[in-house]
Amino acid sequence: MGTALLYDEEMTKYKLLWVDPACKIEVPERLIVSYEALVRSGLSDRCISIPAREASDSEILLVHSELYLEAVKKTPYMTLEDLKEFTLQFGDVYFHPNIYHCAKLASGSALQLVDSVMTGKVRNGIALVRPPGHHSMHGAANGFCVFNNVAIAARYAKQKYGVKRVLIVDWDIHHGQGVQYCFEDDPSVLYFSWHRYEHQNFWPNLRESDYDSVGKESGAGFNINVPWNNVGMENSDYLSVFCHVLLPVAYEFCPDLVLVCAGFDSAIGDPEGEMCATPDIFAHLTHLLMNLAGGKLCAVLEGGYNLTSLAQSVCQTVQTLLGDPLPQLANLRGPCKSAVESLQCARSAHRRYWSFLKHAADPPMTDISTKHIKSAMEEEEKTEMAEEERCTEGKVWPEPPERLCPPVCSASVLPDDVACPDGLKRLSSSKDLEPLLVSKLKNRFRTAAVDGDRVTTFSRLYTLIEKLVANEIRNGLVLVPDVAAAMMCVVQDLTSDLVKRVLVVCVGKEKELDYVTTDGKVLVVQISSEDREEQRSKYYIPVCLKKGCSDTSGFIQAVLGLLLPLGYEYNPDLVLLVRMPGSGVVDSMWQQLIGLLQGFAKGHTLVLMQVNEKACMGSTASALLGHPAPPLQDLQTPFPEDGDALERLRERLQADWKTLQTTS
Ligand SMILES: CC(O)(O)NCCCCN
Ligand SMILES: [Zn+2]
Repeated sequence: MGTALLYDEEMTKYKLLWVDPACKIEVPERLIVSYEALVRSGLSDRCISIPAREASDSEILLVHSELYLEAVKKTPYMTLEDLKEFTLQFGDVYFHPNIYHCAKLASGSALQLVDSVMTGKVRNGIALVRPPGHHSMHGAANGFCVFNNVAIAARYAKQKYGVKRVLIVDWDIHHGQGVQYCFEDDPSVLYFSWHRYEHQNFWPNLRESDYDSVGKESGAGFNINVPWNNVGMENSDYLSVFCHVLLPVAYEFCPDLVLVCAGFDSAIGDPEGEMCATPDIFAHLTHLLMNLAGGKLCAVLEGGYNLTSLAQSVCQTVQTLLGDPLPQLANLRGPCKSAVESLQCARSAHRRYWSFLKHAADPPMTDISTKHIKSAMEEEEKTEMAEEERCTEGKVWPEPPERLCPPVCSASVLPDDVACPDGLKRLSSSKDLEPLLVSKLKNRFRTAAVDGDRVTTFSRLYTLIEKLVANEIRNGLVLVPDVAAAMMCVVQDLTSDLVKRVLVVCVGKEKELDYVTTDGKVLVVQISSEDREEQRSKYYIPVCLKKGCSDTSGFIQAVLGLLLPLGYEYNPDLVLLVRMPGSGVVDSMWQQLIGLLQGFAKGHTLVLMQVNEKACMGSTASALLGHPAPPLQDLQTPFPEDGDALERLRERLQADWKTLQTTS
């Protein structure tokens, strides 16, 4: 299934008609450069174009009052003076004779997108719209927003498709207070937002934008705010919040639909956000949400005011929605102190509501919410210092790297008598191994002549790895008689001269792990029922699940809170996913793991499985081909000892691995 793209140039046909410094950045060119970038890059042609439509009155009334709608209906007939007058009653927003029409198109586009995804016409999609929506409220326009496009879409999805749980992820740099107010007492809609806050000194300066606004009454726990109290947040900060706050809760919530308030003013260069995260981060943020809700994801444009980073970020998002390989994120160095404080506060505020956050630490000593009563003097200093170093005009960043699709998505190396799963390309041709390699194999296996078919297998394996590294193939599935031996061989002999860093994810028990290196060429993360704490080192990280890999709750917690951060920090060139026989890992969890691991090494994942487990080749192939993993149904509360052990493991490892830091 494809990716929907909604865009209508009619939504570029309104603009600010008077002087208002707060609103001058919201210009038609925002939409034009975004769409043109998609056209120029060839991405728009790869999408399924869905027409915009006007939202009806009843659809708008799902969120807004009749009084407000009737008032906005009058604006097309207003004089310039009337428009100015009408605008005065709202904050940081402007009206125009054509904005009501465009606001209906923006909301209607979001609904068209929901229809396309919910009817299965497409898998996911994006609506490029203006005016944006997430600040508008029941009876008021605000922050360039007239109708709350995403809030209306959430209510619409519930009403028309009986969607039980909607996750709204708001990565715009402003707090979508309109969305928060709409759903704060509603447990069927989980709203997550990060936003520039600076202890309430940043617009819209609301006390209720802080981390302690967790929702009300039956909605308690279903509103997650992560305030950024400093500018300059980077990719590491965003990924830490996804791994340690959003994703654990999102998986536990298990949404039927994901809506994204896709604002790109959180990208580098934006005058509003003043952050330093690069456009390619949105490739990963999108990817990390794509295995939820069976892949049903609707992104709706909110903010984004630097026309260069906006266009690049939109392209990064669309390319991921289309299933293209992800760019490698370089030099992630862990979250900054302020970000750790914020995520620690958010985690501790929510630990009573979410069993996946149950073991979160207490809030930091310096409770950051009281800091907002800053002395005028301090504020004054900050502003002076801020000017020169914060000027975003001077910000430069590299073009996001090309994300080329290898000619072959998934290849397989199988025993001749095993049928190749649909969609996979069987790798049979294999060059003879160099004599040097054969001799290495021989003394590796301490057998005189490494038996024939083993040499064949390893030579095919070697060829596969060469093709992965050369980006001729994206990922591969290998079935071998002895998976432990094959793993050792791949790690020691077949990759040493081909890749710099191999992330080995070992699922299930393994006899000896004597190939662990200390030079960092290999990072092994093993998830099993065995307690291998005494063998732990910087590059060998055993995660022990009391009930083993069949405990999906513990497994996904370890993946989200440990494996993902480690993987991002380690930044491997190849991922070796080894399924030890008898691991007991549940199929949906196995597919989720393969899906999430695609975020590393440009998707170069090599799955090693034992021949006697060929029954799960089908689901493995499906995940390798990029089909969304099935949702993890009814996750139980993780076992306390596992949750606790994971927190302790993170604390012990965070000296070596900064991205594991969740406490300041
Ligand atoms: C959509 C949005 O969140 O980017 N609007 C920002 C309004 C800022 C007003 N000072
Ligand atoms: Zn914004």
